[in-house]
Amino acid sequence: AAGSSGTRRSAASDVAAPAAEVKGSAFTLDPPSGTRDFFPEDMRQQRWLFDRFREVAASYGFQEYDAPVLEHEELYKRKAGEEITEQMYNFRDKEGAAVTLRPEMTPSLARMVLQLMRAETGEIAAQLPLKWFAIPQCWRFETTQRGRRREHYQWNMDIVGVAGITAEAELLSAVVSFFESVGITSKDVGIKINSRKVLGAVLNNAGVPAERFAETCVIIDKLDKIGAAAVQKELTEKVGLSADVAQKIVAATGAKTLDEFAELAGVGESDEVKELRKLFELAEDYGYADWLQFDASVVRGLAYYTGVVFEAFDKAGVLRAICGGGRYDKLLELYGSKKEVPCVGFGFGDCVIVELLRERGVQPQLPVTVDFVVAAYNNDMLGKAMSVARRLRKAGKSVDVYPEAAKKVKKAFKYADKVGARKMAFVAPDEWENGLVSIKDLRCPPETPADKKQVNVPLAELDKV
Ligand SMILES: CC(=O)Nc1cnc2ccccc2c1
Repeated sequence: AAGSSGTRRSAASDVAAPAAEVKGSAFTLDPPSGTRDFFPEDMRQQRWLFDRFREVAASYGFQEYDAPVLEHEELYKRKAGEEITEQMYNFRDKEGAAVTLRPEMTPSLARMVLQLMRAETGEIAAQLPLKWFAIPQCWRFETTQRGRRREHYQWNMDIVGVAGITAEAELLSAVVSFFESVGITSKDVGIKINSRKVLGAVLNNAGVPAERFAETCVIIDKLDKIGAAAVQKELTEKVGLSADVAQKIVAATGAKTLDEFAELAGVGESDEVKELRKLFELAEDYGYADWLQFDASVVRGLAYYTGVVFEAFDKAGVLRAICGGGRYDKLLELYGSKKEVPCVGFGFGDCVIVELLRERGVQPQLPVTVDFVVAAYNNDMLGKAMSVARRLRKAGKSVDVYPEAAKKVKKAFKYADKVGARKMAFVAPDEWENGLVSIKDLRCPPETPADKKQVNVPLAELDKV
């Protein structure tokens, strides 16, 4: 049974369909710039992807939460020059409140965890650790000439209240479990690991004051996009570093091994280096070490990361980062917590992964299916057909009632094929007289003998078909 794609391109194909103009209408049929409609065919793909996210979250003992797509703009005021806070889809509401469509989910999570703390008179230890996940739609206001999307759905997994590296090990394992569950292997994807703590030692040794640390990381994160010279320029102009220090920092991000990076950082076997080694050891035991590689250039673009950071990339080098995350031990204090609450999390967008699945040819075939089409032979039987549908649904079957008398049987079979019915139930006057419904199996192999293909079933046995 074909999907409903027909000639319409699904949103996922991202090929701009010609803007359909309705004659004399004031509006276009297209959704607002940078946003997507999910037609049933697209929604089946999205539902399949989210079911995979939920399956992994459940297998790691995570609980689902949610928060409003609308948040106070204040929640994201971090002044570290992050793209994500500079492109907020923000506005004043009718009461003049400064609000925004959320650009990410972590601040909402932090706000909710702090509510739990306040309810517990500043204490929360009782409920820690928390393992929460969500699949929020997040928004940005992109200048349209870049033609980029303004919304995406992002699977978030966070562990709150675990200071040790086991939290990172657990989340990385969940990322790997997800990839394996959709047919992606460590040949297709790798996960780059670094620690902002080790980078912090490099910056500290280079004389960068701690309060310039976040914005330095945000600038270094742009290396791939704008190149070393531009990053060095921004480090000198925006952070006020000397050209020499800026050059040293960029050079350090080119370290090929943890040992080399530690040496550049002049930190030797520091605690943070030991912690990173421990992570690689746990990954061995956990069975996904082959997915990981140390990479000193990974800092991620969010200001609030304070420790291990990581991002998954496609080894073919075609796509942008597939997902990313890290430790953010200071965010809850930033929002008013009386003490440090250690957190680790990742975000996994719904765009790049779909491109990867398509490229690797592992996108699932998700046909339209229904157990039964129930058709009335003539108008007198329409009501009976509905009573048959009710019995079948009570027996747990999915039923699509053919919307008119099936005078031309061929048309009813065409409909059944379109909706992917496994069986057709005909409600006809003669059979009905004898308390029978005729059931035709539409999926049996062609060599099946006719009397097996079509059987007359007593009403009372409909729940067994
Ligand atoms: C590939 C893609 O659409 N990325 C995307 C789309 N919308 C966003 C919205 C907010 C934050 C990040 C976003 C990222």
